[in-house]
Amino acid sequence: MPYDRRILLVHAHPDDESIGTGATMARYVAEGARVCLVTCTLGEEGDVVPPELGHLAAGRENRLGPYREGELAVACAALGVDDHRFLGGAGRWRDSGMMGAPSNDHPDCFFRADLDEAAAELVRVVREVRPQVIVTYDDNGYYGHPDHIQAHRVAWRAFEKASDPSFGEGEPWLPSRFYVTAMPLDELERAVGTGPFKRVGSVEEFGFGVPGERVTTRIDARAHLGAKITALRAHRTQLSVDGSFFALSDNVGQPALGMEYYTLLAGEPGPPGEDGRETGLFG
Ligand SMILES: CC(=O)N[C@H]1[C@@H](O[C@@H]2[C@H](O)[C@H](O)[C@@H](O)[C@H](O)[C@H]2O)O[C@H](CO)[C@@H](O)[C@@H]1O
Ligand SMILES: [Zn+2]
Repeated sequence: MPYDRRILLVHAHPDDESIGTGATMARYVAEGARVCLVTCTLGEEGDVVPPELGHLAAGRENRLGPYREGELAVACAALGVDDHRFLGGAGRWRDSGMMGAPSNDHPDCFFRADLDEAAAELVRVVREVRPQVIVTYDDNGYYGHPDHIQAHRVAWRAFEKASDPSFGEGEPWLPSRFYVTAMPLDELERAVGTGPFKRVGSVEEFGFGVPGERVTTRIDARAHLGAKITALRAHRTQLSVDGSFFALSDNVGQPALGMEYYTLLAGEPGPPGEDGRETGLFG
């Protein structure tokens, strides 16, 4: 069945899709859109939260990547997403680790990927799926992780080049909108000092968030928060869930929200909702 509305999301590691866009993805699947997820690495360098799985870590058995591939499949099922690919095929580019880690020097790490080589792999997906909308992180990678920064660079390059017949293979396609994920600081402020995990004392301690005026789009996917939380639970090597809060291996509590926020970087915005922000990714 041809899909009228098609969206492509580009994420760095297994877990990012659920953390940043899980409710949005579940909503658009439920509304009959085609939702395609591209994940750029297998997350091989991640911490491992459950002690009984610690043996999987990079510095021990180095089997975390395939294990997280399985977690991602369960998370996608919870969101209703049945179109998932790893950029260039599973394991093509390796998790780079946090900024400054020795793993940033691994020859196969995503942060060292050749930009046009990686973008050509993504253009191949863009020209197959023909999405009106592409979603990824901002140029800071949302919180400064090298793989997130590289995902932005590769996705933006693919957005620029997918309509260029002299670049890559396949029939050119021009996506109409490019969004980056965003968290308004005023929304995040509400989570300061709350929840069942380690509590931050100020919004700056979260290490992400942007001024509200930079946020153009609010997606109300509260009806799909349950699916998002189920998807988050699938990523148990990376995070813990308690009620509507989750925590990564640093145990800092973050709210799992049904409202998800974006900034439109390219394309025409749709009509504003009650808060002055557009209410949909397709206009
Ligand atoms: C959400 C996200 O992008 N997670 C990444 C991140 O994980 C962090 C990393 O292990 C860090 O050392 C911890 O302190 C922090 O709590 C983790 O969230 O980086 C990993 C390595 O690149 C990556 O696998 C994980 O998906
Ligand atoms: Zn990530």
